[in-house]
Amino acid sequence: MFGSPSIIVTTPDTCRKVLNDDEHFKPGWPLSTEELSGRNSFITIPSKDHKRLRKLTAAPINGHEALSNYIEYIEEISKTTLDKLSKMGEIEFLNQLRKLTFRIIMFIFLSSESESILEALEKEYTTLNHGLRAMAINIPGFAFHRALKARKNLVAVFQAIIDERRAVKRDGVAIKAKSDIMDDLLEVKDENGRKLTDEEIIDLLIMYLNAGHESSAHTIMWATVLLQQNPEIFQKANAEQEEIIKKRPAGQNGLTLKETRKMPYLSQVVDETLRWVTFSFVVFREAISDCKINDPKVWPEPMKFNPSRWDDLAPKAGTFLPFGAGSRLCPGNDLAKLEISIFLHHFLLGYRLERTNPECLVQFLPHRRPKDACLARVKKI
Ligand code: HEM
Repeated sequence: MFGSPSIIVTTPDTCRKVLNDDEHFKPGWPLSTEELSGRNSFITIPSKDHKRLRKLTAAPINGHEALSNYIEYIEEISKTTLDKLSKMGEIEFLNQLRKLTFRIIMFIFLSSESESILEALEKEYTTLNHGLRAMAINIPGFAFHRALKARKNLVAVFQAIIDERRAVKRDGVAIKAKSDIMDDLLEVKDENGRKLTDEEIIDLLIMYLNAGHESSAHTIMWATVLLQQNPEIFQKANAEQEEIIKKRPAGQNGLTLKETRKMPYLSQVVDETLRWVTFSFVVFREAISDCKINDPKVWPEPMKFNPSRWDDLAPKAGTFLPFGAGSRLCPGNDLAKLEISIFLHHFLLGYRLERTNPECLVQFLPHRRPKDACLARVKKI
C-alpha cells in the first residue's frame, strides 16, 4: 500500500453529513452518485456537475500564475509561524501546522476579508472539524451536534460575505484593492452562461477548507520529523537550501517559483514523505481487476525513509498516487508541494525540532500521526 492509495472500503457517512448540509444529505457513498443531489460538496456530486465545478475552481488554485500570486504570502506566513512557534515552548506541532495551512487556504479564497472575519471562520471550522468523524449523535453536548451547529454558523458567515460582495458590485461602490477566489466564484460562468448559486459557492468553500489543509499539515509535520530523525538526510537537504541562498541575486528578498523548482533533493524528500505517510490511504474507486498491495518489489524496504530511492526513479504508472489520479486528481497538488517546500526551506535554514516523546505511539486512523499530535519544541538556531 505504501505510495499507492488503492484500497476500496466503505466508510461511515458521518464525515459527509457534517461537511454537507445534513438536511439535504442522502446516504450512500460518493461514487453511487446518481441519486445524490448536486447541492452537496464536490466529492459527492454527479459527474457532470463535478466536471463543471472542478473546471471553474482548479485553475485559480494550481496554475503557474496562481502559484506566483500565493508564494509571497505562503513564505511570509511560514516564516512568521516558525518564529512564533520558537517562542512558544512546548506545542502540539501538528495542530500549529493545521493553523498555518488553514490560513493559507483562507488567504487563497478570502484574502480581502478582515482579520476578525477570518478568525470567526477559523473558530467555527475548528468546531466542525472536531465533529467530522465523531459518532453521529445529534444531541446537545456531543461533538457531532456541535459540528452541525458550527456548519450552520459557517454558512451564515459565508452568506454574509457573499451578500456584501454582491451589494458592492450591484451598487458600484468603491473598487476593492484586492481580489480573491471568492470574487472569481461570484462572477464565473460556465459554457452555458450559468453562474454559481450562493449554495454552490458555500459548499465549495467548505469542501476546499476541508480538503486543503489537513493533508498539507500532516505532510509538513512528518517531513520535519523525518528530516530531524535522519541527520544525514537533514544535512544534504540543508546544503541544497544554503546553495539557493548563496546563488540568489543581491537585492532579491524571498523565494521565487523558479528557485522552488531548483530543489531536486528537497523535492525527493517531499515525494518520499508523501510515499511514506500515504496520507490518503484510500480513494474510492471500483477495482476492475485484482491487484496486489504491499508488493515490496515496487518499494524495497517500504518503511525506510530514503529520499535517495528517487535518484533515478521514474515510478511505474499507478505505483505512486499520493494525490489520486484521473478526473479526480487532487487539484491542490502543486499548491501543496509549494507550501511544504517553502516551510521546509525555512525550517532547514533556521530551526530544529525537539520532540517531547520521540517514541510516542503512532495512530493510523483517520491519518498517520503521533498520538500526542507531535508534542515538541521548535528551536531557533
Ligand atoms: C499533501 C497534501 C495533499 C494530499 C496528500 C492530497 C491528496 C488528495 C487525494 C488522494 C485526493 C483524492 C483524489 C482521487 O480521488 O483520485 C484529493 C482530492 C482533493 N484535494 Fe487534495 N491533497 C492535498 C492537498 C490539497 C490542497 C492544498 C487542496 C486545495 C487547495 C486540495 C484539494 C482537493 C480537492 C478539492 C479534492 C477533490 C477533487 C475532486 O474530487 O475532483 N488538496 N486530494
